[in-house]
Amino acid sequence: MHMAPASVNLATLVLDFDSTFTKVEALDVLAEQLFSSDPARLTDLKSIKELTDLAMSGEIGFGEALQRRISILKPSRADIEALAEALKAQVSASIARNRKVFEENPGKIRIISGGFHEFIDPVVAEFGIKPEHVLANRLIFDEAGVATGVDQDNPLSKDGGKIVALRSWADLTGAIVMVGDGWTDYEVFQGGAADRFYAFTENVSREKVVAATTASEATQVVASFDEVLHNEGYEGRYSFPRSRMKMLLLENVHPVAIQHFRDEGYDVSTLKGALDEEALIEAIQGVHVLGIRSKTNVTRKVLDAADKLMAIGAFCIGTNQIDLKAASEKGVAVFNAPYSNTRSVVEMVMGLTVILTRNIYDKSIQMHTGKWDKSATGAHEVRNKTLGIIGYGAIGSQLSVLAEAFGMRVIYYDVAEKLTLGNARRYRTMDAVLAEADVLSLHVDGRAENKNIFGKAQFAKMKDGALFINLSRGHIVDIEALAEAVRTKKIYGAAVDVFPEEPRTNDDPFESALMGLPNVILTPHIGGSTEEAQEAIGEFASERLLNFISRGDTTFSVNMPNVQLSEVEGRHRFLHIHQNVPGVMAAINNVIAKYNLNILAQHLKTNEQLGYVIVDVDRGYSREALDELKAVTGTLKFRSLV
Ligand SMILES: NC(=O)C1=CN([C@@H]2O[C@H](COP(=O)(O)OP(=O)(O)OC[C@H]3O[C@@H](n4cnc5c(N)ncnc54)[C@H](O)[C@@H]3O)[C@@H](O)[C@H]2O)C=CC1
Ligand SMILES: O=C(O)C(=O)COP(=O)(O)O
Repeated sequence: MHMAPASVNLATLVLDFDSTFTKVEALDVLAEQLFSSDPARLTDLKSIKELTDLAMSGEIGFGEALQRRISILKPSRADIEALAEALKAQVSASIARNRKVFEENPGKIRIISGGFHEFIDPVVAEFGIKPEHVLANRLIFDEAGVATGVDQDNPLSKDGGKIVALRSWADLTGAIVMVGDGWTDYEVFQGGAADRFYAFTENVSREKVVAATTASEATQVVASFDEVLHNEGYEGRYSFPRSRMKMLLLENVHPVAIQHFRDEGYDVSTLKGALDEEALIEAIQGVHVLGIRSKTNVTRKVLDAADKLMAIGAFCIGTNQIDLKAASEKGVAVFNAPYSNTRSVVEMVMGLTVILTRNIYDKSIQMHTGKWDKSATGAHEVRNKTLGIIGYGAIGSQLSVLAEAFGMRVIYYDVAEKLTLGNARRYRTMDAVLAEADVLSLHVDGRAENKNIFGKAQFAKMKDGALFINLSRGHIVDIEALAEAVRTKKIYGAAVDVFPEEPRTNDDPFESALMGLPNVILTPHIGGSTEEAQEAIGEFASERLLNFISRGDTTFSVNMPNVQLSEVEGRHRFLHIHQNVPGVMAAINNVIAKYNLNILAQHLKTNEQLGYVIVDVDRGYSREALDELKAVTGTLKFRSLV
């Protein structure tokens, strides 16, 4: 069963040009082009901008503002050509990413503008919009090719011109929808020439227009063209308007990630610190994507309360702060950045190893109080000392390489089978490592079973005077036992970066039994906090999340079956996340057969908890098919991408 060709019943979308089709006001750009390098004309530049603003907010007549601006600007034909070229690079983001919709619906998306054909036509032609589907003014040029005025016969050169001009399109069928940022655009609706109006605020939000817009049911404020397409039933590249997808980023996620999300049109809000359970339950309402770091606990209760959540991005390595089982039960995909701060942690461990071995930290504190204590007693080289690594994953194994380069002997213990690098030696038990290590560094992950795996008994098994380093997770180590081991000199020094209880923000206090102990370096969970690492994490994690949302790609997800997917081009894609129970695939295929969907590609991948089905189909299909796919027993999440 195929649907009728989409465009038959669709409304004609009439778009304003300045600050709607493009991000900018063309005449302002022209003024910049002509005057910005000429100090003598800076006042003219200012006047142009003031006139534009006054006209756009409806404070002076449009016709008057237009004529006055042209008589100041006096552009040549070459200036206008250069302007058109500049404007091509300034098309609004949500217009640019929906180029296909323009191509697939010729004649259905048109332009009306108080600007000029001379620069509008070449810009919109790149989207397949023909000059006859552009209503705009025309410039009058003198013999030298300099524009001196505006064609006064054109209704658009006058106040209220858009309403009159619109009526000149005799071929319009169905509803007319006006989309624009300015007062003259609203007037089109107000004057009865359009059935609906969208106040377009992606580039600029004009108070008077927005206020008028919220007053009527046939009008709506939209932050992107995606929203217009979605509301009007056009098939945009994205099935759900991005500007209505909320991303909440906590804990100071790097600005590069925020920028990537904003560039793609998502509604992003940020908070510097972590939130406690109660505050997070409130904040997560309506949120589609949550971004956190190591300090936000995403508990089952939080996940139960999340009404829209599709994905969580841990902008760090560890994911122990997220209830992964609960996330899977809800079909929420979790991502992290497993390698982006690895090197930062390893470099810090190497530095700490040298500092502890030479007692540099305490000597520095003494110097700050005016005490000069030059002595070699108790200071050593790290060369030929034994480094014991517990947890030989990405960080542990990278540390092994750097430590060997420093001349250390490396031994390690890991619960899993690992590739041993360089001359390191794997030991079968943690105790065997403890017995030989001069420096012991913990790099296990934060799984719940690892709570307090390091306590009194483990310190007792270490060599007398050994050094202890923990940059993994706070709950791995019994802090009281470590403090006692330092006090009794069993442990000669320690560096601790992570704590069972950590402050949520920089404004909250810190307390620990380790405070004030000799040769003990305490750091505020900064193992991965370098600018390089944070930027790399921002890039990596945002890309994973964007690929998941826009195409269903689950590469590197920590709880979903990993499926690498291409962009959705010229087809529709169904994404079906379900409980891994018998019969779901058969039920999905029954629906596909019943509605005779033409499958272009299909993937199924499962893990213990989840099944993930991706079906690419031809575009003609019935909406009921979607409803039935959603209703298949065991479905956790279903969405379609177009
Ligand atoms: N201080 C900081 O700022 C940072 C801390 N981290 C922490 O470091 C941890 C390790 O990171 P990666 O090496 O990238 O993780 P990974 O997952 O690659 O390595 C962890 C290794 O520990 C092993 N392991 C787990 N439990 C064990 C146990 N009880 N005994 C022995 N081996 C055990 C695992 O088999 C795995 O090989 C992260 O999970 C995170 O919690 C990571 C980055 C920055
Ligand atoms: O990457 C990790 O797991 C870390 O522990 C770093 O955490 P952070 O992003 O600094 O809160």
